[in-house]
Amino acid sequence: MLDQSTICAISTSPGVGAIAVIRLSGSDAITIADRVYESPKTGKSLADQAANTLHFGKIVSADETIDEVVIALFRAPHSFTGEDIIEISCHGSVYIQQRILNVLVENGARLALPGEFTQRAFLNGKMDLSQAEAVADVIASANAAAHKLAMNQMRGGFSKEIGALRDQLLHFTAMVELELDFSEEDVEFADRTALRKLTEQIEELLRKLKDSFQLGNAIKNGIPVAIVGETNVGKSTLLNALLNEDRAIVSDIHGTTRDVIEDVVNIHGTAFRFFDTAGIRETEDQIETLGIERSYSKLEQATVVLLVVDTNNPYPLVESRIQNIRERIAPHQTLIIVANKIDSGLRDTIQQIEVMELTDNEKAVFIAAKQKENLEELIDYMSHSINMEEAEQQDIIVTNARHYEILKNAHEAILRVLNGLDMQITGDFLAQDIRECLHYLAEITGEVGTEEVLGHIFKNFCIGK
Ligand SMILES: Nc1nc2c(c(=O)[nH]1)N(C=O)[C@@H](CNc1ccc(C(=O)N[C@@H](CCC(=O)O)C(=O)O)cc1)CN2
Ligand SMILES: Nc1nc2c(ncn2[C@@H]2O[C@H](COP(=O)(O)OP(=O)(O)OP(=O)(O)O)[C@@H](O)[C@H]2O)c(=O)[nH]1
Ligand SMILES: [K+]
Ligand SMILES: [Mg+2]
Repeated sequence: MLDQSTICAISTSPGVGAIAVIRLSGSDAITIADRVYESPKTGKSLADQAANTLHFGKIVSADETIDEVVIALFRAPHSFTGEDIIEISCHGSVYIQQRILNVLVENGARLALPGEFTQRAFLNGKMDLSQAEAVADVIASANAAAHKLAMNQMRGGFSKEIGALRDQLLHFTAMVELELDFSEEDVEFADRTALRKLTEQIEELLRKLKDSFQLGNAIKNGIPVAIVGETNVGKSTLLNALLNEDRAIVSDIHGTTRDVIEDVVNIHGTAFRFFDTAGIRETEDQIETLGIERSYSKLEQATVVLLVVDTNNPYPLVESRIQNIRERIAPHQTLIIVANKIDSGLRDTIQQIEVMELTDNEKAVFIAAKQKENLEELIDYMSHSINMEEAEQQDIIVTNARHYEILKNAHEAILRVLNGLDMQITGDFLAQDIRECLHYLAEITGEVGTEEVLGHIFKNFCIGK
């Protein structure tokens, strides 16, 4: 049920700026504003003003002028939320902002929850759920690629793609129904070639969307890079060197890093999300063991794995470490063997790593993390692990983990349809999986879904948005 109360919040960033904006939205927005607003020149109340107009005036509380302000007036349904909206631009003092907020609440408004303005825009049909989610991404966008993807989604790019998919699925249902109509005349499997072709198209589209998440996530949150290896090989030293900051504790004590340390940095316009992990070794220490389990789980989630090895160790030892990690690398991951401490390393070990046979998704690079030697080459390899140009070419890239999870389900459903076609399953059974698929797409746009999902999405927004 739609909450009818009038909500208010400070929509500019918390703290002091020259000007701050306070928003009021709801059917009483104009009435409540009029209770605290005075126009020194015209004396006109806001209720008598036209939509989309600006008004100079003052905010008063018991005859005291709190501030001189500019007010913007929007009338339903032509506003961001689809409701009446009053925006008060006041001076940026935190004290003034709080006073105005208080006086609005005293006069009948209620403080907005995080994301509540955008949630109302969604509930009032101003945008679908994927667009509302993109509003938060637009606010958070910190680089050109992330900004472009978020803007496209906010303006309905993804919704359009989902709409096209839905049309195809509905076309499928229509074809199956046609088949069912003809079944008595024994032409049941007559047009299965066309049905199969359509299903393959849908499958490909869903697969592309689903697979684009790796790239989308990398653009939005940074390419996930796990730094793994034995204790004392220089993982934390490498993290600090890449971040250009003393982020992690470095020492010559084995097992210094106990838990995952995470940080994002922009290198040459690409965001990387680094995970420094606990060194892998046999240990009796229970806490260290838990840390090592986390190292392995970060390894699994990473797009790039930096396996740091110490070239001071004899080659056979290094080789067995590499082998151990290799077994855990999936085909979509890039493994970079980072041969560290070349300033003091064994010549033989370095040479043997140099001639090691590497697969397509493997690289080796020779560095001295402590001296920051040869980091450029490493950064170069990391950058190439993801094809950013792909972002320019592909129309739609999924950046949202919720959408990704739903697309995985939808893709599985469509694979069942393909399988069903192979097994010559009857049309009504095929249609069941198609309906499931349609249901998933509706979850993305928010046409179906629970309050719980909405609550979860909007609670991560900032207040005032
Ligand atoms: N002052 C202010 N700046 C802002 C916002 C805002 O709410 N207030 N925005 C908040 O996100 C963004 C702009 N987005 C907006 C989206 C729709 C409407 C709006 O009034 N839409 C009406 C009228 C459209 C029209 O006249 O063409 C509508 O959709 O009916 C306003 C802002 C960024 N800047
Ligand atoms: N000579 C030399 N020493 C290095 C280099 N990189 C790191 N070290 C030293 O190696 C030791 C271990 O470094 P750390 O960065 O703590 O190693 P780590 O892999 O994070 O160790 P754990 O957290 O215990 O797993 C420190 O004394 C570093 O100064 C290097 O390139 N050359
Ligand atoms: K250490
Ligand atoms: Mg460490």
